[in-house]
Amino acid sequence: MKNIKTMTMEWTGNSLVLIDQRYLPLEEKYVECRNYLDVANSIKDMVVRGAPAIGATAAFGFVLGAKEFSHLSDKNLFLNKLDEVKNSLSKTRPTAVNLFWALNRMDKVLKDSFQNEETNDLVKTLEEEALKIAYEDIEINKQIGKNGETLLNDGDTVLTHCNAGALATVDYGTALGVIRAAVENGKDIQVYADETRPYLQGARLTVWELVKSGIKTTLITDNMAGWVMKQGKINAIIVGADRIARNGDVANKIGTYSVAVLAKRHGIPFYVAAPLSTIDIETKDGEGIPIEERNHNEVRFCHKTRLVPDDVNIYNPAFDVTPNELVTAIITEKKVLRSPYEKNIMEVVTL
Ligand SMILES: CSC[C@H]1O[C@H](OP(=O)(O)O)[C@H](O)[C@@H]1O
Repeated sequence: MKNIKTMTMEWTGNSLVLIDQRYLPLEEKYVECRNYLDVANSIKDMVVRGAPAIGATAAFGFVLGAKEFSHLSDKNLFLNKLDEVKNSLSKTRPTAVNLFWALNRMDKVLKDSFQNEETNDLVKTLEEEALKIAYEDIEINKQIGKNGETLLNDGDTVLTHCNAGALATVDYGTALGVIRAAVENGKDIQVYADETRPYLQGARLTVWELVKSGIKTTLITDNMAGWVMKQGKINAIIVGADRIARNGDVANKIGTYSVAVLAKRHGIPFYVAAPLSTIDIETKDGEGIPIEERNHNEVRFCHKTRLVPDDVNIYNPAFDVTPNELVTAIITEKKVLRSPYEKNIMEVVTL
């Protein structure tokens, strides 16, 4: 399978080049990850972010680890080293289940191939698997787009929160993929993008992506979402997800829950677009989803401007959980899921 290059990442065969999303939209800078620790740091520091993008990135990080230790003649030592690699990568961020899904998939390929392949061949097999994960993600996102665009009407205005676009995936996006697919299908769609404090994925990434795609976009601050809904400006809401529990509770960027409550209040459909790899059937409901808390300075400063002194207390949960009763539908690559979610989720994951 040939090396991959998209807006989000490029696999060169010996390194993973990531667009450094911390500097967008003002600067397009890149980080070249030459080993698995570079990859782990890039995920942890949000050089790359977004559940599917994190998963694919971790898969390539696993390959870089395999390359780094492929000189070991003792295959069991090689296996132990790759356990360490998997462990390091899995500690980077706790909420997006795609990270663990991708690492478990790479680990399974390693264990399934271990007895029959020499180390160098194992590295090639793992590289092929990481490339499969990346190429599959793009096709999955396009299928999510096709399934979801049927929910949007010509002339609709859609509100989105955070960034669930090409930059949050290998390419095309999930929530923004639905919007792209509707536009590609000839529908006139415009978008209201929440800025999404504190990391500003909406203002910095979603607006940048949609403007580049020629999609009419209006940036609003998070506290304006309710008012634009009250004014009747919004026909639908579409967001991504980091982890969906077996009962359909959805963990997504902080502020998503508030948007879902407001959507309910105003009778606006609230859609979640996500691949099946974001569904975690091992987690019964939203109570079981680990919520990442990030560095307080992400709140203390707003793009280098200090908002409060160091002695002011700060709370910085990076995600929240939207209960399934506020979710109109979950758009996956297999089908659009509606309540009762547990029954429909268990059916679709076993298809
Ligand atoms: C397509 S998943 C995107 C999902 O990931 C974002 O979180 P983060 O930027 O912290 O990785 C956000 O929750 C998006 O909805």
